[in-house]
Amino acid sequence: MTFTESTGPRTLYDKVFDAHVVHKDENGSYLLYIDRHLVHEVTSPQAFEGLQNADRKVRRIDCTLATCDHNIPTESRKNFTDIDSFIKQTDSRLQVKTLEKNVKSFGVPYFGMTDPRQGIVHTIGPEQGFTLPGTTVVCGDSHTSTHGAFGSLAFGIGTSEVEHVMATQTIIQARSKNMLIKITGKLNHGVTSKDLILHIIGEIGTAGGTGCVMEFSGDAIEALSMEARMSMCNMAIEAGARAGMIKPDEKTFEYVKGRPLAPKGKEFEKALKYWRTLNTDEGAQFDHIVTIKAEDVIPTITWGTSPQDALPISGSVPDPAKETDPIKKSGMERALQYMGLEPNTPLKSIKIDKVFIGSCTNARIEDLRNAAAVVKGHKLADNILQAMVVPGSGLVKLQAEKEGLDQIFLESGFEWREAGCSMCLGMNPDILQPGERCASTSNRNFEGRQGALARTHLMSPAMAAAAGIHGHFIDIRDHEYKDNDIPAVAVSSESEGEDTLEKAAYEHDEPTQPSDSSDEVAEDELKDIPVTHAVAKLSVSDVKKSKAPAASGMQPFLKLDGLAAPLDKANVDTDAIIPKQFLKTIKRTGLKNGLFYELRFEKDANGKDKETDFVLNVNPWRKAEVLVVTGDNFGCGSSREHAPWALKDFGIKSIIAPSFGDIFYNNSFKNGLLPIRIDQDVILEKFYPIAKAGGNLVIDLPSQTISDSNGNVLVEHFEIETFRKHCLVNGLDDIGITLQKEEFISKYEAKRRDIYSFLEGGSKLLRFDNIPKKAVGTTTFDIVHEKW
Ligand SMILES: CC(C)[C@H](C(=O)O)[C@@H](O)C(=O)O
Ligand code: SF4
Repeated sequence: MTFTESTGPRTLYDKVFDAHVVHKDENGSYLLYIDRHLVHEVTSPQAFEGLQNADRKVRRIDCTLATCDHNIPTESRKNFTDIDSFIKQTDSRLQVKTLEKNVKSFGVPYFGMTDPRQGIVHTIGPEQGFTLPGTTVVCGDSHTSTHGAFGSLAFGIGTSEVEHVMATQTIIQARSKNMLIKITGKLNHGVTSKDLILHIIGEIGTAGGTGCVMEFSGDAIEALSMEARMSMCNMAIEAGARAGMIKPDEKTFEYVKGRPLAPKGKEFEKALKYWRTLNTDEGAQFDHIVTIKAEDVIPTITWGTSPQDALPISGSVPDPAKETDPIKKSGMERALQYMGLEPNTPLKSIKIDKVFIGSCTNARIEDLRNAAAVVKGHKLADNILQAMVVPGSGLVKLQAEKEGLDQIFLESGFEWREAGCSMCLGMNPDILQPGERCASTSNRNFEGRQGALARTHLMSPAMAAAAGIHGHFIDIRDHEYKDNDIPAVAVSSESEGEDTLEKAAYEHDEPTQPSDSSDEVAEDELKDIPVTHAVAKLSVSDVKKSKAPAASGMQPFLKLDGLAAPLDKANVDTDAIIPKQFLKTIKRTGLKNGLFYELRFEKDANGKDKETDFVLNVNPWRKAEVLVVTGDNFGCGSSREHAPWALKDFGIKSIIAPSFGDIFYNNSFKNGLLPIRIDQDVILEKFYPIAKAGGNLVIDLPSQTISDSNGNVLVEHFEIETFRKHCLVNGLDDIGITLQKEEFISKYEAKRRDIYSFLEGGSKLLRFDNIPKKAVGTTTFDIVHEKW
């Protein structure tokens, strides 16, 4: 018995999705099995706390792997003795220590600060072979999409879902739409996958992939190295997609082979047979197809405060005077003001202050090789105040040092740092000062992203490195390379010389792989995993019997008669809803003042917070319960559940907008907040005037209607999935509901042990017997190499 709803040709996404269905309920909502769960310190404390309060365990510690990355300083760890003395920022220290306490008490494998394998959560998964083709991978982090480069279905989740996955090893999901991004032809010399993905986002916008899983295909994609593919999928989330995927091929299998957690021997052969079936069938239907000509892409950078503000380096800063759409025009004006740029300025003439080479997008070994090739034999320009290179993981750092890349950077004037998220987000000491302009290889250029009032321009590692050498943006194709003998440098799309040393560093005796597999695996057995396609009918009383309280103390949502506040903005990202400095809490509450912080507050002459005239600071909207947003894509960007927590703390109970970022939309429901999608025309015509006038809106969830306070029905039927409505109306806890399906989960696990035996073992196979107690970094290479 298989769980394929269509008998016809399927996409890569459909295949991976189908292979993980544990159960489908009568409302069409799916329970998917999760193979790999990555955990970091920012989005996990409240999840662990929820488990503890409900006396629950982490169901599959072997499918879970944790590290610390966002909060940690990236200065040398040579004198590291303990976290207490090393992490100076109190709230950062608390988050890391809380994670350490939690992984200990729940038994979760963990790469801490003295472990050379520590690094950015999306770097370590692939590096260890924890990420495998065809798996489902989740993490409380939006850039989980990175792992889709392996043909896995990988997406970011909120903290409530982190708790759900820990408790049940499953997630409740609706099927996404299929979107194909087809790249025809070959990339030009000097054009990297970062240029390509920025170009794509520039074309389709940050809401372009909303509701979709995006598959990238075409010769240009096949020609990319695994690392370059990861950079592309990493930024699928910036295009609004739930996930990005690339079909696994021989390059993928070669990359995976020999990694510490990759299947070995016969299990690898068995896995290979399955992995080779993971491609989109001829004739499979996509809901959307976008075709991009590779030859049209030239090195690309961003000019504004959204990743969609991308332009070829030969272009000029856009002119709002030429924009006719009023929402776009005012967005553009604000972006130019924030970025301190004049319309029509040639991009190449813009001077920069700092360079950041790092982040989960571009801090793998190939990225560092590319950047080192550019800077070799050159010095930083005089106007550069600081340039830092931050490897994605301790192993990337060791590999780079082995190749001498650290020396090349140091000689050119760059700083050579320890692994972490660093200046990508600035939750640690690496931040820009107000007004500073940075050439950055990261993925988000939102207001305040790298520091209050800081200005971020996104680009490839080679372009960022070149900007540092020249002091302003330049076309990498105009840069003069010197002494270019760095191994496997790839400034064009094709790269060789994968990081075999990283693999070697961890080669050890083959661990015992739980396996009962026979040599012969029937091809069709591998295509579809049998699942029990039964429909469970749970009554509300069954669910209420469940021991767990709603993680966030959810109240039932029935009818809301609330004051509406107008917000005339598009692409309001979760960084703007709740900036990074408020993510360091280990609680779900206390975020009221952080809501829209940069918009609600400015500094007075004494450096104290002073309220601006932002709508929520003005009466009567200080008491608003409904937010009426006129622009698309509210809540795009990061997976931080702190966004709905902050809205809830302020008193907002429902948000009406033309469209929402997928993760935010999901997170809202988990917290009893109702996001409602309504056409922009209707919002502008019916809701916005009421909100502007300080009127109330009456939202009736059971009947799915919205009225004004005089009882006039404005919308007779708004859309909401039945399961979500059911949970909201009854104030139900997802985990409790899922645990009622234990029978289906264990049945799936039994089949998985058999058919996908190569996934067993997981992070339990990691060794922790030789972690140095104190220093990590350059000096520990021998320890790593010889003993592990
Ligand atoms: C902290 C985390 C929730 C966040 C994300 O989800 O992306 C962060 O990694 C980011 O890049 O903004
Ligand atoms: S996007 Fe930046 S902050 Fe987020 S996980 Fe990646 S490196 Fe860390």
